[in-house]
Amino acid sequence: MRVDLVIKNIGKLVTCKGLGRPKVGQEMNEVDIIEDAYIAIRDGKIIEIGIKNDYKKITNSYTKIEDAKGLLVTPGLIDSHTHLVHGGSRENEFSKKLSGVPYIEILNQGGGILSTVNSTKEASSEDLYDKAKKSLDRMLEFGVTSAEAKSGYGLELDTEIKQLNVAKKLDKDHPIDLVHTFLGAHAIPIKYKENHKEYIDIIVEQMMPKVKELGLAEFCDVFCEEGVFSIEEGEYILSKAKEMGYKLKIHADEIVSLGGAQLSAKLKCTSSDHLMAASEEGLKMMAKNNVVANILPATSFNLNKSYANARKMIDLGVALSLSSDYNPGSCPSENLQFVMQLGCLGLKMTPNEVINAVTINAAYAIDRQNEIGSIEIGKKADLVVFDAPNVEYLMYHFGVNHVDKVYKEGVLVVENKQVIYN
Ligand SMILES: O=C(O)CC1=NCN=C1
Ligand SMILES: [Zn+2]
Repeated sequence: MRVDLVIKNIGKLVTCKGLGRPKVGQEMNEVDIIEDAYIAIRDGKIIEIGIKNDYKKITNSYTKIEDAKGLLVTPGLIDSHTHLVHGGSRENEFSKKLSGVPYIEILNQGGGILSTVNSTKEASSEDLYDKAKKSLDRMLEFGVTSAEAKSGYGLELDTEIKQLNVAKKLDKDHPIDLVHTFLGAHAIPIKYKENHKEYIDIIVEQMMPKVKELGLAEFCDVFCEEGVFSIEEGEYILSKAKEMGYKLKIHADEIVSLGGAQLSAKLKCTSSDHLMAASEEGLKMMAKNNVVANILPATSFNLNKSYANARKMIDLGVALSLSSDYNPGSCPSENLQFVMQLGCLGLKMTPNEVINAVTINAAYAIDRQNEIGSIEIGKKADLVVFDAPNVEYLMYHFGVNHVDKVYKEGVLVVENKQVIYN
């Protein structure tokens, strides 16, 4: 049996071994640690996990041996909620935000998402590509090997397609694997302010079928929020999306408890995201319907809002994942390690729960649990070598990048904290 690469001398190998479903409750605290371990890799996949020098039984002179120097190794991190492709930035709204002007008020003044829509429309595909590639390089340097990327800054067909095409090209060109989401229902364009139905019909009758026909998005998402799309509007759009074969996500109960959590359970969404204001009834329904609660603590931090009640969700048996929500308004940061640190410091999760939430459970949030999210035979050799002795250290020592090396399908893509792919 040919072995291409062995990564040996792993001090602590955190496998995050899956259970065939998202981890819930006590399971979220189990990460499966193997000491003094090695991983054997062929054709970018994990073919053996063992201890000490047992790899010598399966390797030969063609096998590359790399030394993990006794450090910590985890599965590649997964950022399961990003607004990756967008034009411009919104630091001009920063002082308004600091002075307490609510996010929704800035949006209603024609700023917020709508100002990014203008910048995205004006930007060329090349500019969008270059800007998003820089963000992907940053994510890779933080240990992210797979991510989700939403559209939603066009709010009309051509620009929504422009965004999705840019994401598709990045998916091909960049080491990070992307999962694509159509978010045409991200905001109401000003001209439809008094006539939501006209815009919703354009989304459902024109955009969704075209995006599906072009194979540009696997998921459909809606921003259900007071002043944006109502629960009834969200249900209509997502039900039509389901009929067309889209998998479903929802921005739910971020600011107001509208009932987005209940809707996500009713429609069996793959994930329900934000949930800072989710009701207990909604969370219980999500647990019953295996909807992953995708929590975005860096957005709470940036908006100076209360954190989602992660402890209650875990107690209620809801599967949790964590992600960045990277976007130019409510979360202008690609730093998933900071999200992990806020998972402990803000959401009061344990370090082990956090690691599961950005690996195996995040894989379920993007329906990639069969390929990534844990270090198991047959899965992609997406691995992070952290310059840390254990999982606790990653959360305890905050505000720095702990990555030593990143491997994407067995290929070294980050070394000395720098991307080195060609
Ligand atoms: O503000 C943005 O650009 C992204 C966002 N959509 C819903 N919440 C945040
Ligand atoms: Zn978002």
